[in-house]
Amino acid sequence: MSLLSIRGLTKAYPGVIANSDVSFEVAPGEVHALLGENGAGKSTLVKTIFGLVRPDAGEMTLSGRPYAPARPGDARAAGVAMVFQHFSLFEAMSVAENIALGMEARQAGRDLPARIRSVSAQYGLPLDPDRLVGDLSVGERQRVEIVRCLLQEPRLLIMDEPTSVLTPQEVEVLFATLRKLSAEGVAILYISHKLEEIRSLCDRATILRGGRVVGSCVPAEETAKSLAEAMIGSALAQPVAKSHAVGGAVLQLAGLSLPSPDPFGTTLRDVSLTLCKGEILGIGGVAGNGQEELQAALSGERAVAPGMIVLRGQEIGALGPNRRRALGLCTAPEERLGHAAAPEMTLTENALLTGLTRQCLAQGGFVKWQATTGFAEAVVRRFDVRTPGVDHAARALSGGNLQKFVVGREVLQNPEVLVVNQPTWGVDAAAAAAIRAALVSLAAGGAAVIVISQDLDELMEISDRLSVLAGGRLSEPRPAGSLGIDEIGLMMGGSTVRAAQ
Ligand SMILES: Nc1ncnc2c1ncn2[C@@H]1O[C@H](COP(=O)(O)OP(=O)(O)OP(=O)(O)O)[C@@H](O)[C@H]1O
Repeated sequence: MSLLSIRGLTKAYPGVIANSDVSFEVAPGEVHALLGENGAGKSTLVKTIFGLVRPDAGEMTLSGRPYAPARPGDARAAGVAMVFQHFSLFEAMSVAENIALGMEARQAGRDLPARIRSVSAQYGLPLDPDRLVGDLSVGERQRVEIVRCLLQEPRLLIMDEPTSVLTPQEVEVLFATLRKLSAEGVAILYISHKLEEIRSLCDRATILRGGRVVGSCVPAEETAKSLAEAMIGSALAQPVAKSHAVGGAVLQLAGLSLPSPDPFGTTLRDVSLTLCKGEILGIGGVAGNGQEELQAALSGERAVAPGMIVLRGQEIGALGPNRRRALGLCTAPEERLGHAAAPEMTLTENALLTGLTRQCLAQGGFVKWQATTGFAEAVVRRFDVRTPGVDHAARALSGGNLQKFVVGREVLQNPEVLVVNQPTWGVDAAAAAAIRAALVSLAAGGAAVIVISQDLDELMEISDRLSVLAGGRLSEPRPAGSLGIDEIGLMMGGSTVRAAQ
């Protein structure tokens, strides 16, 4: 008998049908993937299962009983747990305190630290309940979320893109845990755009396109290419070759050091590099090792001491973001909702936020709305952003579609230097290939590009040179072709930086 059965689930938002007559089954112990392009309706579906979204039509059963959670508390009580892409942890509190917060008072109890220890040992997820969350790595924080779920002894565990924040070694540990859970009969509903991982982990996959179920398959019997093609419904574009024509120096960082204002942030330590016209420099590393701080120093959100950042011979360390943009340095930060884009503003207004200067979107103190709308529409067209229109709010876009918008908005401004942080995070295979192709063609046109990413395959594919941030230090960039993925994985854990010193 199936554990979860979904029949005819439908959910519409203004202008979009996010889920249309969706039906599928998940058996106990099955690792079931949800596959689909950005905006295909995966998140809406799992949010419905977790009680965060109320469907317009359709029904669900759990172990044969009608199941219609009105809130996550109902889902949890029925044995459904979910690990989100974004963690909801308080840094200044301990692991045990954080876990207790999400529980009913009667469940928490005094023996909670002991239970955390035992569950984490049982499932191979080492975790000290007394440590402050602020001192944990991103991978360890995810463990807190997973252990929090496991303490509820779920029958169904939902995971939304769990591996995007992990090193290859941490992915292996996570998969071992998930396989153990599945062997014990726990069903896992798994969303990811990483098709090779789905092939190795998942027993079955349901494929969504435009909110509808368009097929199901056994991933191990498919190739990553055939899975991607089933998602998009057509043949995949050929990957692009990277450019090698590298010109003179355009951006120089010299001894860039910057204490973090956040007690749990990372201090940048003596970061130096020379970036040349036409090259893509990939910066790998586990999240929380200085990526956001480096992005803030480069974008101008944080000023740095004189001499630390020089653009085409000009000292720019004290300039703010708009003045740096005017000089040709554009950036797209990692956090798309709230940092790269204002959630409540329309796409047109968001296009204005960073396009104002370089696209000349104002005159005499007045916004040129027609030109601004035209710019937003150009981004939507060129980057295939799926939205009913540019007058829709940024928050109404699916994660991947908003990501395409925030990267496209910078690429179309023809920057001389572009710094992007996690440019294809949560973006489906076809759209990720399109974003990478756009970055490569920008570099081929003479721009210098810095790509900060945790996706090693991506960095290997598009970078001319590669370095790694660990503990706020940047390793010496090396030609991308000279490094193996295992070596970079170890560097991400901090080992190369030490080796390089
Ligand atoms: N709160 C909302 N308001 C309006 N539209 C929404 C809302 N949430 C989702 N949508 C729309 O529903 C559709 C499905 O979105 P959903 O987030 O479920 O897709 P997804 O498959 O999870 O995409 P991604 O891989 O990009 O995360 C999209 O077109 C999206 O714009």
